[in-house]
Amino acid sequence: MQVYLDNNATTKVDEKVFEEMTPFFCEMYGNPNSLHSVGSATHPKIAEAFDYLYEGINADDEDDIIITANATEANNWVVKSVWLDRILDGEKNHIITSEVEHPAITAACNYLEKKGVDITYLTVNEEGVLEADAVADAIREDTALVSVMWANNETGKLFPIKEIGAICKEKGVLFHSDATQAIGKVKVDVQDAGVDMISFSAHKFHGPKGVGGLYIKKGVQLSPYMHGGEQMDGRRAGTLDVASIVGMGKAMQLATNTMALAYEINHVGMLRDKLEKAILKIPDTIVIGDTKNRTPNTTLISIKGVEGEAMLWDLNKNGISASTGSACASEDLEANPVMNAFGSDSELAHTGIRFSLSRFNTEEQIDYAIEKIKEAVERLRSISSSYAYTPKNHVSELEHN
Ligand SMILES: Cc1ncc(COP(=O)(O)O)c(CNc2co[nH]c2=O)c1O
Repeated sequence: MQVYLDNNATTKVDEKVFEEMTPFFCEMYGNPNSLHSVGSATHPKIAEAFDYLYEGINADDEDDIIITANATEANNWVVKSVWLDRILDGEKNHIITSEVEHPAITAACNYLEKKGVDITYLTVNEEGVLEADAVADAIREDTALVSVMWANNETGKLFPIKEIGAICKEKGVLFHSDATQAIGKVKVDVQDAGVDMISFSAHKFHGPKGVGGLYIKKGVQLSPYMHGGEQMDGRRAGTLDVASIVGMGKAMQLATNTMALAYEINHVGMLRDKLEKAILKIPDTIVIGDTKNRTPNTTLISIKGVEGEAMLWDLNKNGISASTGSACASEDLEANPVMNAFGSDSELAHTGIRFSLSRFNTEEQIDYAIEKIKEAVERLRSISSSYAYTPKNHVSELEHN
């Protein structure tokens, strides 16, 4: 049985999305910027896609949604154009972010540090969340940008975006949120949250890889990251990938409508909780961060005495796809900032396993995964030189319910 539990890495394209995309490869292949009818024939479905995108994040008609290749491009665009516009050409020299952002933010900020920009990487609390007060305390006269993710990709923890939005508005500081792991899992309402910009990627919500977007609130000035043609009113040059844009729009509509979000919480959330509860019945296991205020599909669990990569290999042999909570840099694992942020000791950092579900997972799949996880833990602990086996913590004696 194939059980895909790595949806925070990428998701399957929904069949309905694929159907919407197919005409734009061999039939309606025109360039939307061409004046002839082959090009203009693409316009109605592009317009519909943008309607879906605006509706999906509750953007105002006056706001902009600019198509990018992915969230990585959108994040780099924000950080580097703020540098160009407000630091090199302005009086600012400070950016605030968190220590648990995706590398698309932290690496871009590290790059700017080398250029002399002062970056504050706020730490998370023991629940794995940034406190809004910490942002308020960090803001200075020369702060050009606050960038804090909406949901963390490893733990699923949701950050206090609305509170941070109010603080940034009051202090007159630009506020960006990387919403890549939030869209399609929780309600993302840019007007309610008071964000100036958000980044997103279609392949995180059952759309195609290679297309994403940057939402820019009306009036926010941000120099283009990609210069060239007049696409996107000159805000992002490059011939539009019509099929992908149409696919992303349809995926947004399918993932963010009221029924879909309710299903995420009631079905996907139930399956995640069932999986998590079953694993926590195994001795010496803990959830990294805490279980409140999370996206409904994600759990990051440390299984003591079981190396994350070895666990993945065991699960993969049984058709189960998951990922570790640690970035594997070379043959010896390096704990990633999320694990470090929880003050996790190196052993904990090496034992994180992330399971991220989707609307396509079934209860039968979760029951199968639970059985295989228990077997893998039993096997790997029995050959572990570091795990002290005792009769009381033998997994096989546990009841599975
Ligand atoms: C919060 C967040 N921001 C940005 C990105 C980058 O998205 P891309 O540009 O479409 O690649 C990711 C991808 N996160 C992951 C990719 O693989 N495992 C992950 O957790 C992410 O989780």
